[in-house]
Amino acid sequence: MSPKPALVRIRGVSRRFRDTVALDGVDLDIAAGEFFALLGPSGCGKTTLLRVLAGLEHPDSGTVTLDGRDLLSVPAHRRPVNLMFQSYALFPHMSVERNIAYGLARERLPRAEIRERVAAVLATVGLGTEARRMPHQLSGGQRQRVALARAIVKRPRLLLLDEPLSALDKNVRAEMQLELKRLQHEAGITFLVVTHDQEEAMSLADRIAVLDRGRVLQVDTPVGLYRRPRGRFVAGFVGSNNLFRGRLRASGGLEVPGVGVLPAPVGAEAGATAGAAIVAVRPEGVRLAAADAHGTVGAEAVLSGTVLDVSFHGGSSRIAVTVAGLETPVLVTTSGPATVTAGARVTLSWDADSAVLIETEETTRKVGGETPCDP
Ligand SMILES: Nc1ncnc2c1ncn2[C@@H]1O[C@H](COP(=O)(O)OP(=O)(O)OP(=O)(O)O)[C@@H](O)[C@H]1O
Repeated sequence: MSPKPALVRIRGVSRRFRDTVALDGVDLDIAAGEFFALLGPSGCGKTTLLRVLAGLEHPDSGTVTLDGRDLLSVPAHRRPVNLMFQSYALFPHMSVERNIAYGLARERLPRAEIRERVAAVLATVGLGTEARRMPHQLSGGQRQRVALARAIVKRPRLLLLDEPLSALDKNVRAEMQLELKRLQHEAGITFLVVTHDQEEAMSLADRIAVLDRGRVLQVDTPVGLYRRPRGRFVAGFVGSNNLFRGRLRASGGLEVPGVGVLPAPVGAEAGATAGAAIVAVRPEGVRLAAADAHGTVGAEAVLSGTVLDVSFHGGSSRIAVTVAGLETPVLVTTSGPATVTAGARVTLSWDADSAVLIETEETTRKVGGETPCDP
């Protein structure tokens, strides 16, 4: 599953709260030194899994080992695991250094060692000159660093971070993402971060597990998840995607009723019986051109439509195009400002290489008739 030997091995972990299945047979391997993210919508079970690892929750079934030893029978306070909560409350009446030293003092470590470790970790998080400040004298980003320092100073084998950056505004957040990666690397601690923000997971993690309704749908690198999403849910949750439903033709292409034949990945031709399938195309894989004066479409055009909306995002623009016969607009990303405005007639095209086969009738059957939400 992972290239390195697993530090944490989770097998068949389930947890139910009355009618709610929070975790449903979760299997995961997390390698030593890895920055691993759990990504999924609200309520998919991310926090419950962290709480199981931290010892704050006991699963109904399943096993968890750390370094090959059973973790579930170890009481929370004896686990080499630290959990940094969503709201990283600091002690308001204690200085930065006392906040950080608190956990070590409770372990009754010698004073000199505490001083040394606190000073080292303050330098690591870049707060050397703020050691004597009180929490209310710090910015949100600095408070976040103190919370991280407090978690790292105890040198856990595994640091669990529950939505660690959610309290920060956008700019500080981007800065702290870089900081978190650097810290993880420097401290050499395995990080398991929980987030519902796919961009954050993609920019932080070495590998990501996508969860939905208590189940792990896919584990992969950020690029792997983006390029080879398995199933509709991951395709729609990790980045934007245009999903086209139709039937694969024996001669190639996806026949979408009322729309026509769209490029499908090479090798995805239907076998003896043409199969229902979903093909995904990323917005950046779609080319857009203005239709000519007569509104006729060019030879390479796959679809023609009308621009519904244009939004500018600095380095790129997002254009939504309504196409007759399709329920949802096709999204197109272009670099820089868009050259078209709402109401313009445009043509869309893409290569078979940009199309990914997400699901066939066969795979739909394999998941036992499960019907993940349409993105
Ligand atoms: N102590 C509890 N009692 C009852 N239901 C619970 C309890 N803890 C969690 N749940 C339910 O279990 C499911 C999973 O919750 P969990 O907090 O793990 O989700 P999450 O993915 O972390 O969500 P969020 O991103 O909103 O924090 C939810 O439906 C939640 O309501």
